[in-house]
Amino acid sequence: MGRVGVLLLNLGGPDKLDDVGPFLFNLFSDPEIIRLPFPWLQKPLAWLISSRRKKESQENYKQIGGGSPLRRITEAQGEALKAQLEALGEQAKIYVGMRYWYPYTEEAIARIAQDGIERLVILPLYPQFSISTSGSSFRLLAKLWRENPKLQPIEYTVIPSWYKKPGYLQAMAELIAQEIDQCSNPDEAHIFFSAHGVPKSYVEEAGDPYQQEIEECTHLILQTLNRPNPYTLAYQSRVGPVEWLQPYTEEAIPELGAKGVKDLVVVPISFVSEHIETLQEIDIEYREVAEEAGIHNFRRVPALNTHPIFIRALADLVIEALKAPSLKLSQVTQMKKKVRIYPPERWEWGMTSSAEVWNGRIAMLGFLALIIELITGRGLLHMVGLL
Ligand SMILES: C=CC1=C(C)c2cc3[nH]c(cc4nc(cc5[nH]c(cc1n2)c(C)c5CCC(=O)O)C(CCC(=O)O)=C4C)c(C)c3C=C
Ligand SMILES: [Fe+2]
Repeated sequence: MGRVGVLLLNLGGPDKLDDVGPFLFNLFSDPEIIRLPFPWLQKPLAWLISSRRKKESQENYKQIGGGSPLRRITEAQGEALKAQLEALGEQAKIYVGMRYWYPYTEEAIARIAQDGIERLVILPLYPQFSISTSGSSFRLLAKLWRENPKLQPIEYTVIPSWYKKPGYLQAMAELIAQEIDQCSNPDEAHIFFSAHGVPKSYVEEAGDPYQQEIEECTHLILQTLNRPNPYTLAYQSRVGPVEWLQPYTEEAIPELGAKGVKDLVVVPISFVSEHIETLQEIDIEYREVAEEAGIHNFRRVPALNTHPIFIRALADLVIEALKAPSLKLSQVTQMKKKVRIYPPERWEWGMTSSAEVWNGRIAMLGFLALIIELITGRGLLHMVGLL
């Protein structure tokens, strides 16, 4: 077998406070994160949102030591994976490709080409697929492949999602069991799965399989755990005014408090490393929400990071992918997205999503006309000679 590489895909995070603004700009510039009907609006809007959000976001990063630990943890996962593959008789070079910060996916791909990698396994560090995470990275990779003839000889295969992998489920169950066993009544502790949210329209209009994969993943973890505890699944980290997947974590916790729950074991489920949303949002913000709701025993299950059973599961995924027929980027997009047209192109009367989209488009055109008038001092009607 030729030279083997594994590309670990992840989101990336600001290494220091000064990185927060440009990191947010990169994130909001992604059409898979903010879905707009007009591509030319993407960058101005990304600039506007990132500038407005920067301060609050910096405050959050300050509370976790001034930057995201994501790069350090992902690199440690890569080293552990390399050692585990070696122990199983597979020599591979590991590359980390982040979507919105260093080391960028583009840098990783340049090194893969330079190193003469012949067989590549593309492994997103998101257990479940979402258009906004793995989907966005796959779309970028497909573009890099189209644009760079040097990449054509590389025989690659993609692992779209892997939340069913027994080693992953076992490692999650083990970490949950450790936390519930520290409660005074272990069988009564309430297990609270908190998944990263996405806008509802991703699932209902764009056909994102994320919600279905999260729900199935939760059931598989509970099956593996095999305990009688009550549980809840809720969604965290909502951004912006539109509706996201429900129930929202910040509303579900007080409801459980009102029902008399005293021991809450929170399980972050969409991500395998500690990051701002575990260390700040859950550990600080949701802990406070729980405290106010009378839940005094609030425990958070640690992220998998370099848990040995989890790393072994990743190594098994890589070895299996090398043996199986290859899966191409274009096949994954087709496989994962139910075919739905979003935004709907045909006008429909009434309170429909089509009407919402078209109203939004008209409002944006009005907004553009206002900006032109502010810059030039002349309105559109003056310009076309009607006034
Ligand atoms: C605005 C839309 C967003 C969608 C959709 C979204 C989906 C999504 N994100 C993750 C994982 C992470 N997101 C992280 C940060 C982050 N994400 C958004 C927005 C959306 N995410 C913002 C604005 C931010 C920055 C947070 C802030 O400080 O304001 C991170 C953190 C990286 C780090 O710095 O540690 C992760 C991880 C998933 C899994 C997901 C959908 C499934
Ligand atoms: Fe996010």
